Amino acid sequence: MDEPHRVRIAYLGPAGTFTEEALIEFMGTRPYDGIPRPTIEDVLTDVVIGSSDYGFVPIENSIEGTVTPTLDAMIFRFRLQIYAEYILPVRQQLIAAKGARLEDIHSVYSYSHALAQVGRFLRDRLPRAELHHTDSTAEAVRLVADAKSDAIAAIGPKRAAELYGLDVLIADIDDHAANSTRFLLLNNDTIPRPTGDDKTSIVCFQVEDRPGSLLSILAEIASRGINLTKLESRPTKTGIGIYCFAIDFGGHIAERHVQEVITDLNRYLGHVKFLGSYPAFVNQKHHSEANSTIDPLVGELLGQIESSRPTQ
Ligand SMILES: O=C(O)C(=O)C[C@]1(C(=O)O)C=C[C@@H](O)C=C1
Repeated sequence: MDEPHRVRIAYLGPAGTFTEEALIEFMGTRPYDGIPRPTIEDVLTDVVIGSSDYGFVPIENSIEGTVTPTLDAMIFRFRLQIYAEYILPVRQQLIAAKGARLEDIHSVYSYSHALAQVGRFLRDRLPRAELHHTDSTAEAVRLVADAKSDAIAAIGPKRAAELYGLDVLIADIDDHAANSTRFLLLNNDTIPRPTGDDKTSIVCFQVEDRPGSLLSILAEIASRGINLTKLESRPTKTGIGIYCFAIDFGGHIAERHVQEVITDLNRYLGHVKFLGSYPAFVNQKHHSEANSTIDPLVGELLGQIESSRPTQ
């Protein structure tokens, strides 16, 4: 008899990353196969080619801001839908071989976002250490474990120290205690049903650089009483001063006012790329397994947006 299909979720690995920790918490008792991938790009590619059903990646941190490899990949290189979001409190640890001493550490490895979250700690306590970037925190911990040297350390999660047989030399070294990271679960084309407490993410590309264009975008949203939750401008990589705007706001694409705002932004201000409608984090625990593929009305709207996309 055929095995029932277990949902496959690619995540930023290797085992032991904050991303894996967030995924484990997010999935709770729901069964799944977690597939560790070495980079964010690899996670997203896995979803596009169908070797995973979903991808789970970091998108923003409360100290360091947007994880730009994720945002830029979603804006410029992939056509994926956000299916859910999850927020994990993050606690960074200085991790080294058992018995290593702080005064002997001359090199520290970690993911750039993690190094930035402990910048003050590094300046105060390890001012002469060389900093090295890895593709994730757990990759740094694994590298330190393989090196078997007392002179190198990694910054990363406690769970990674345990997994790779290392010690936490100094615990909770984050520059700000309220450190947390937001993660996204992405898939190819399924939009979860509205829950009544949802968010929608879009990217607005300006057709031309007009004075007040950002103001007009905000006015379209505010005039409908929609709550803006995030706004980020990203260079389009086509010339100095040419930006697009990644926008998150309250509401679901199945709701009339959200459809109207997207249609109007697309018609009057520039091309809109739809990134997804999904339950807001607070609602996560009540999120039902039930989902729908795109309902016909929404499908039509997305089709219109798609056909108005400027060719590149
Ligand atoms: O390297 C990891 O452990 C990750 O999961 C990546 C990541 C990030 O991209 O911000 C996730 C959470 C922390 O903010 C630090 C690193």
